[in-house]
Amino acid sequence: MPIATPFPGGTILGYPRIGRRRELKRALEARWAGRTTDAELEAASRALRLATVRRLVALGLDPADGSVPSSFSPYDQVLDAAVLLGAVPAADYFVAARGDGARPPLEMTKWFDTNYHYLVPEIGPDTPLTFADDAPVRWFAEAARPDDGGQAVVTRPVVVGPVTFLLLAKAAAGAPVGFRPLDRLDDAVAAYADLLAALGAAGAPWVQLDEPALVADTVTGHLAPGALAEAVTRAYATLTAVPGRPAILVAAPYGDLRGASGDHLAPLAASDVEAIAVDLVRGSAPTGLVPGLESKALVAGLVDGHNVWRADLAARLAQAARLQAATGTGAVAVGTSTSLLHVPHDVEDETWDGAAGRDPRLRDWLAFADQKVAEVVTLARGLAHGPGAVAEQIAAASAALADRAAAAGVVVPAVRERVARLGEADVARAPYRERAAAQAARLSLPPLPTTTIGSFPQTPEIRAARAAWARGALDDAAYEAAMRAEVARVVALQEELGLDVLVHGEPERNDMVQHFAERLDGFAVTAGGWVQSYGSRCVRPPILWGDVSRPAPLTVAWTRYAQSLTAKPVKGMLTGPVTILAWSFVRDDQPLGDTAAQVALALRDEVADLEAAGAAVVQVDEPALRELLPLRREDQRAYLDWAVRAFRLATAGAAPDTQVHTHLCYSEFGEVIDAIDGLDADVTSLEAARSRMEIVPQLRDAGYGRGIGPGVYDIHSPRVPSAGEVTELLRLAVRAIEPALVWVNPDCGLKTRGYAETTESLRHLVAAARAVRASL
Ligand code: MET
Ligand SMILES: [Zn+2]
Repeated sequence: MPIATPFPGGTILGYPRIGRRRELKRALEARWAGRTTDAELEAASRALRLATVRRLVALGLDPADGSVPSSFSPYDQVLDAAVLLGAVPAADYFVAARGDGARPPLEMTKWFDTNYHYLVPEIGPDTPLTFADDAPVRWFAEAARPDDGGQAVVTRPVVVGPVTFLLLAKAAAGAPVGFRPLDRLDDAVAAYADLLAALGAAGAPWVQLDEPALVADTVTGHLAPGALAEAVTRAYATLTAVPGRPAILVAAPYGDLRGASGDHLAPLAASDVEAIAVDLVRGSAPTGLVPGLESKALVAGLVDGHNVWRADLAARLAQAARLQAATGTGAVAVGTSTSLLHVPHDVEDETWDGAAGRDPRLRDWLAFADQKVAEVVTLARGLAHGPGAVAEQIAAASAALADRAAAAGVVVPAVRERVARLGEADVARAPYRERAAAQAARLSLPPLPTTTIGSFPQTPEIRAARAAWARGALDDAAYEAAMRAEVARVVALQEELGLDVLVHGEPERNDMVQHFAERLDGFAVTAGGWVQSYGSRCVRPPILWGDVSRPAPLTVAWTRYAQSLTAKPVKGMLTGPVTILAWSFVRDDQPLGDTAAQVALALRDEVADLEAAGAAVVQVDEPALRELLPLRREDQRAYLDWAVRAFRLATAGAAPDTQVHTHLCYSEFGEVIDAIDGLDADVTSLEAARSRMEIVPQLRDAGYGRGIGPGVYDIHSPRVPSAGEVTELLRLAVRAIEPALVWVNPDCGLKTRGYAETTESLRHLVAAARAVRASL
């Protein structure tokens, strides 16, 4: 079957939705605060949608053929799909996202291996699944037939595909045992079929259905062999049979369609969809002829949507040119590997003035969303007309790459030599029994020692002081004095509450990764490089561009000061190497494990300085250990090996009588349980309250025999748990594992909470520890 509707030569899979000046964030927050009406929010959203698609045309995408994605979402694309299907009523959109007095929000979790969070739909046997909301049709029509006198753009609506939607959903409460949302595939597909018919009637030439679940064993691992391929085949047989539908592009970003668990390109290629987008940054190009591909366009994801580096256009163009012959595809188009959701808008929005880590050299090395659109346009033109047509752009990209490779700081021989000299002795501490005895003698803690995870509430005063300092209204001394006063207050509060191991409260940290990035060589930070984390929340990931080293101690003064105020032990608090990488843009010119080792060595020096300053307890947080877990099972072992090694490299220099803590906060521990043990920390605190301590027997069964602090209360909500509730959870823990190993702490840091609820909750935590101690 020939391709009826030629796929555009170049496209992107999606574009940032928050707005270059975070317009959507402001519009949402104004609405939620009651300062604006629904109509005003809709007007602001519409203006943003139109400005975005027109911007993409200005950057070179074709306005008439569906090159421009319509990838807006008011809050989250998975929630949008739930509303599209009627599983969540449109009127409850923001209730599902944020909760209200009576109803809790949907659970939120990370989208594949990114730091974007989606809302987890709840689907049961009776959940409505019909075409209930026509937002994609309305957004198509508003851009194609604008009534504001501006340019018309024929967009390509982007929707989460039916298979991925159901695989990301969880079974609704009350669903029968064994029910899985994927059991409702036929119902969901019928609703998608209605959507396609409506889009076709509205004149949409193309629609994009995102099916990243096809690259992720982390999402599909529970399915019987062949079940995923069968679901894809069934879903797309129905969808391609819809009369009058748009041509269908199925996109499979974030990894490889083919892995040890199966070949998921095959069922797509065998279906009647018109185009398939593959990720050629994380995944590999199909090798050999793929049956069915001859009648389809292959959208080659050659431009990295998940990182900020300028592409090697010469190499990418050569790769694109080889693809057609290699795969026998009907046509090759150029695309991004993923949506550009994960990168900031525009390098030119940043002031690369050398101030505050904004190294001017970086400007030429980076490509944010707009630069990536231009790269796609260049590659598409080069593919259509030959490299000569884009010789100038290719030369500029090659020159920038060469400049980056040779630039001072990218390779620092002293850092490389130190990493190369490392051996097994550098990742091994004394046997745990010996350490435990030395630590017990040094710390003399009661059974069930109480502590917190590190941060205390970031009050409006703290934030105001930091903002004033950043704009120069507060000098260094005044800022430092304000933060010291906060540390003193936090220490006094913990003493009054009767906690056993204290913290300084982290008031000086804007963010647990950025704080370190700002102080380490090899990192840059941006002033406005915002990326959506979830809903209206954005983060500014640091950019790790060079070999990492520590020019001066990072945290020691704060811990030393806090320790000077109390006779109780104060924990030194560090962010671990994997988490620093996970929440930064990382370099693409060396393996991640090598970068992790460099960061680990910088932290190792910090641990040594904390010890020298008298710290008896040091905590190295690794909340992102699970997040970077590769999507394909066959890649997970190698990752966990280097991740665990990096943690040990950071911590193994500690003396036997220095107690090393770590903290992990997410609820799916499954694949990482052995790695938790492998970290060899003396004490591990974990999120556990919502799962009612489920992790404790799991760890015991895995042979874990060191200190464990299962969180006894959930810090994600302002709710204060009663002393009785905390006692009950603690009793579950001491019944499941040797009580001598158990620590008592909240689920995570307290920085997002207020003082009133924090003080109450911690009071109950200490009371519960005392009650359970008395009964041991
Ligand atoms: C996301 S884990 C947070 C750990 C950090 N020490 C804190 O308490 O905020
Ligand atoms: Zn945490």
